[in-house]
Parts: sequence; C-alpha cells; structure tokens
Amino acid sequence: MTPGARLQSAISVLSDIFKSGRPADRVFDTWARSNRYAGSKDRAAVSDLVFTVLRRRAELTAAVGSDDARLLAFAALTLGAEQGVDEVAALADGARHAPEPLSPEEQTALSMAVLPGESAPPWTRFNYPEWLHPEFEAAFGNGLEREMAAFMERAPTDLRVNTLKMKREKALAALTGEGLSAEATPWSPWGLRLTSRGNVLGLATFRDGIVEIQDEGSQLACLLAGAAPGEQVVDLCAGGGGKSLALAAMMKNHGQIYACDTDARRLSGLTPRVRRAGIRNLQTRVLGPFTPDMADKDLAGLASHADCVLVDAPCSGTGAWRRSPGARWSLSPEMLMGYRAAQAEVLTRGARLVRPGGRLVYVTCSLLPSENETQVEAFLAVHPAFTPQPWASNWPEHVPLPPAPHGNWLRLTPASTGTDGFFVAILRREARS
Ligand SMILES: C[S@@+](CC[C@H](N)C(=O)[O-])C[C@H]1O[C@@H](n2cnc3c(N)ncnc32)[C@H](O)[C@@H]1O
Repeated sequence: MTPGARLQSAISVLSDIFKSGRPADRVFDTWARSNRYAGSKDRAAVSDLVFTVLRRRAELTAAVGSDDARLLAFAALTLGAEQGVDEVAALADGARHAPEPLSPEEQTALSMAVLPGESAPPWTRFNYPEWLHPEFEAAFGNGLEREMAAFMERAPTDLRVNTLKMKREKALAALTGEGLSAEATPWSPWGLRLTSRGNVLGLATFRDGIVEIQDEGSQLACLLAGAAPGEQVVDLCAGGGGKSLALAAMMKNHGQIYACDTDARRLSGLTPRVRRAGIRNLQTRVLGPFTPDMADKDLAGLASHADCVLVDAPCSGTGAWRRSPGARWSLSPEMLMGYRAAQAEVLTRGARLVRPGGRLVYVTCSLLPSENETQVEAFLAVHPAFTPQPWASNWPEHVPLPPAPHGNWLRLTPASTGTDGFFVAILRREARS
C-alpha cells in the first residue's frame, strides 16, 4: 500500500469506530479481513495511526477544534509524528485509494493546531471522558496526572510461564531460541515481558502450552487468590479462562477448578487452552440467570463447598485502557450502571459457594471506586460473615511486594507497577458461620 492509502484506510477505520460505536479492535479486524492485500507492515501502520488517534482523541480534538475522524488522523501526523502540514497535504493528493486533498478549512485548522497546555482540564490533557473525572479524582487524588499519563502509554506484552510444563528460566531460553527476547517481570514469579516484537501465537513455545499471554497484573491477582493443590476452586466469571489457567497451574493438577461463565461462547475458548496447558483438573459450567431467593441449580453441590471463589467481575475495563484505547470513548454512564449491578450479583452468587473459613476473591480490571471499594463495602454491609483480609498478609513470602499501599485492597496501576490496572479484595468467610 502507498502511504496515502494507509492514511485513507486509517481514516475509514476511525470513521467506522466513531459512527458505529463498535469496539475498535473488532472494527480494525474487519478491515484487515476484508483487505487481504494489506501486508503486515501496512496493517501495523494503519493500526498505529488508528490507536494513536483513539489514545489522544481529546487532545487532538481540542487542538483542531473538531472531532472529525479525517482531521484527527491528519492532526495525529502533524502534531505527533513530526510531519509538516505540507507533507500531510502531499499524502492526501486525491490519487486512487489516497485521501481527498485538504480543504482550505482543514489546512487552516492544521496550521493553527496546538496541543492543549497546562491550563486545559485534565480530562483533555490526559484523554478521558469528563464524566469519569470525579471517580478518578477520588481514586488518585494528587497522583491523578501521573496515573492518567501512564494510561496513555503502550502496554508491554507479558507472558505467563505454565509451570506445569516448564520453569521460567527454561521457558525464557526456549523463547530466545525461537528468536524473541524477553525478561523476567518484576513481581510475578511466572512472568516474562517481551522486549522484542513478535507473533507469540505462532511460536512452538505457545502452541505447546509453555506460555500464555497474560498481563503481569492479572498474574498477580491469581497469585493473591492463592489457589493451592487439593483445593476446590470456583472461577465464577472465567470468560476465556486466563485466570483459570493460572490458578490450575498453582494447583499442580490436584483438587478441582470449576470455570464458570454465563457466556458459553467465551467459555468454549478455554477448552483448547486447557488441553495445550496439560491441565486435568478443570471443568467448565455455563451459568443461567441467578435468582437470589431461589436455589442456584447451576452450581448445585458447590454451595458452602469451595475453598476459594474467584469473582473476576464484569467491569468497565478502565484498568486496561492502555491495551484498548478506544474503550475510553465507548463507555457510557448506563454501561457503568449495568456493570455495577452485575458486580453486586456475582458477589452475592459467589459468596454462597464459599465454605466456612474459605475466601472470596473479588477482582476487577477497573480503577473506578464505584466498581471496587464501594462495591466491596456494600457487599460486606449485608454479609457479616465475611471479613476483609489485608492483601500484604496474603502475599507469598518468596515474592517481592509490589509498591502499593498496605491496606485491605490491592490496587495495581500502570504508573505504580507498570501493569494493567487491577483491584483485588480478599474476603474471608468466618470459620464458624
Ligand atoms: C473480566 S471478564 C473475565 C475474564 C477472565 N476471568 C480472564 O481472566 O480471562 C468477566 C466475565 O464475566 C462474565 N459475566 C458477566 N455476567 C456474569 C454473571 N452474571 N455471572 C457470571 N459471569 C458473568 C462475562 O461473560 C465475562 O466473561
């Protein structure tokens, strides 16, 4: 593809995202599938520009005074990639597949564009929806700018070594042998962080179930859940099973793990991963709707039975904004309300499964207090048999403590730990309850 055609493709993808409100990665994948002639370098160039615009949408909009996809794509080039307006005008020459030439209004907007300075509000400078500002302010206080700036960075690719198959050092050597370079993650004892780019899914190390792609923060949430060999563990919102696989590895194929989800399609993605990983103690359960005042027939036999119930709740995903920059703009107050209702429901459902003395581990990849602290406090107010456990007292001795305040809840953030944002609460059911 010519540079002009790549630019026009980025504009088309962005327009589709803005108009349809569909998740950006899906729109991009649809484009890639229907434009098979685009090679890997073309796809990388189009995706870079699309995701740069999404990451910096508020700043760019303020700079050019418009939220038009075409103008934002041009502005991302002139303001970010150090291309002059003339160079962008040369790309938009109206040739076949290239953008139409710049209008006089576009020329003026681009020539006068300046990125917002210190006096602009934080949601503009750090690119998040204004309606979420009170939540972030409550979460981060004086640290708000540092935390929100870190969300604009690109996330690294982290792998989790499947210790059922191989130790981390050997897995690192195997990856190196396949041409990738990586280093140990700072906290997770199973983590490797790629230091070179490469297609992980094409590696024998991946196909043989030695590594899985999993952010270090997600690995640490599993570490804190502390699944042990011989335990009965329920992963209530297992989805594609990223955390189930890590818990199963911790259990060394002893005990039982129940991976549950209301979404049968997501759960079905777990089957090949379990096979690859050599896991033999996991079963899946598709859940129907939950009615609080009726017996939970989908989980019959598990009531008051589990040593550990992981509730990796459906949430806004704000903690993963580095990986899904478009999600900042597609989240609405109504969606957030829906997530909160679902979180309260899964907490109640999960609590019934915990045996006396067992633990309920609540996890979100959100940093919004209304999905985290507020949610857990509301749960505790009506479940007096559960008590929060300070996270650091549950941290394994041989693993370095991440730099997070010592309190009941663990909060990981891109700025503090270089991971995705996660919230983890451990709630212990009293032994005599
Ligand atoms: C954060 S995702 C899970 C990610 C997964 N645990 C992982 O580590 O890969 C939340 C999951 O909750 C599921 N979910 C939504 N509502 C639910 C409910 N009422 N009961 C159980 N699962 C639910 C969604 O289908 C989604 O797969």
